[in-house]
Amino acid sequence: MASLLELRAVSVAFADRSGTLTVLADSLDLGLRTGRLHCVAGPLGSGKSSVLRVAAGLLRPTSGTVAWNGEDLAALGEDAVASRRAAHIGYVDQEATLLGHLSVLENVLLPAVPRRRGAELQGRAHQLLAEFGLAEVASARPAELSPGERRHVALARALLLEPPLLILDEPTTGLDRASADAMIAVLGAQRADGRALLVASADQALIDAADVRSTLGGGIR
Ligand SMILES: Nc1ncnc2c1ncn2[C@@H]1O[C@H](COP(=O)(O)OP(=O)(O)OP(=O)(O)O)[C@@H](O)[C@H]1O
Repeated sequence: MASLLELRAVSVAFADRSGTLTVLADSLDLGLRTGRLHCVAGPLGSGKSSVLRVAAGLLRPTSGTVAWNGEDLAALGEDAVASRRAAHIGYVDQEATLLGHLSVLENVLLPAVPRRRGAELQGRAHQLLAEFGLAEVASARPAELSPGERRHVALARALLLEPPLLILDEPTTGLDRASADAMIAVLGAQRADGRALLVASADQALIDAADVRSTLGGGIR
């Protein structure tokens, strides 16, 4: 069976205003199967977010290939990548941005809107909020929640359409240790449920919880 996600010889480089090239990832290989947690580690500014954006099909690599279920993204048009991403990937960016004028429940239901499946997915949204201990705040606005609760809401939103692959950028950043550990436990439960997870993190506890690590600038261990 093909990997859910495969990066082969992926390099990511950006040119600054003077034209000087900064290479963030150099010939990175990564294969991710169901029930595995892979952590992209590395110091501040080492390119973790960029690698995750490449894996999520949001940024084209400078060289190398990215495949989902064995399908090379370079062979697909932008619309095809977007529709496959919607079915295949739950992505949470580093800010775990929520829409402040919507309730917690409405934020979780956002992926249902373009598919007109809001009514059908209400039950799943409530179930995810209950699973994360957030049933009581379903009607609250995001600003009323703690940073840890907001991150769990963003994760619930990413899980709404039951994607096989989660891509999470620094899911414990900005959380106190107890909230960060709660998030790591939730990610472990997702892995045990058979989901594949790709995370970027500088949090040693999350790095230690991973099955495989790619350290930018330092190879794979
Ligand atoms: N679109 C872009 N154009 C030019 N340079 C960029 C672009 N995106 C990122 N960079 C550069 O790449 C560097 C690494 O960015 P990236 O966010 O991928 O690293 P990171 O390891 O996730 O950082 P952090 O730990 O701070 O979140 C940035 O400091 C920036 O200089």
